[in-house]
Amino acid sequence: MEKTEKRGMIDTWLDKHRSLYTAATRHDFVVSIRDGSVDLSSFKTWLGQDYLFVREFVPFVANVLIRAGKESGETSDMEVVLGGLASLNDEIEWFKSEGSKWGVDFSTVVAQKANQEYSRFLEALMNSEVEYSVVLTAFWGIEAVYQESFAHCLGDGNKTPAELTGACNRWGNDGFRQYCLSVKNIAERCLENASRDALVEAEDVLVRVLEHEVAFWEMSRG
Ligand SMILES: Cc1ncc(CN)c(N)n1
Repeated sequence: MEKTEKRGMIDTWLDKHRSLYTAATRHDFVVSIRDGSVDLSSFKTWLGQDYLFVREFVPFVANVLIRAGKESGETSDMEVVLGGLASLNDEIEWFKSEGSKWGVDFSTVVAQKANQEYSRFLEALMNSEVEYSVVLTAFWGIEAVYQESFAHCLGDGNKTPAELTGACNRWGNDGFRQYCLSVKNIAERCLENASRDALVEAEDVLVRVLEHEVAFWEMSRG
């Protein structure tokens, strides 16, 4: 018998905010990578800005890891988050080698407004008063937007330039998709036991993640 995926709060919220989710995962910048029309100076802007973003994302994920150790009911949750943190280590190395390849000197890149605002949002989520289920919902959203966006660039009929397939594979590969599913399952499990207030906050935080992601693509496109 075919396995049916249990629908939880996140799927309900994605249905409710479908147009925003589509804006975040099918942004013109992403579509331009897929159809090969991408402006390479935009790609370089994205590369420099995302390198800075990832450096801010590491402490956020480290905070999730600490909370997974203390607040998750299942021991495997911590391993999922640890896997994410380990892949961020590879990601930083990958950014550095891409920076040399594209002639982007990260030491001179300054975080633009959309990037600064996204970092401030991450920082606010690290406050211990923010419920764990809310933090996990944000964490899933941040990772899932990249997974869906870059997987789209690798889908059937793509004309993604060969020199950009490395970036697309980084987030569009099946391992990263599985990891996102694991994070989603953890978030859904926590949301099942969350208070009404926490559910309201988690939905709001998910919407804000999607808005920040759209603004990030917009900034990259210039
Ligand atoms: C803006 C942004 N969002 C998400 C990811 C995926 N970690 C990222 N690298 N950059």
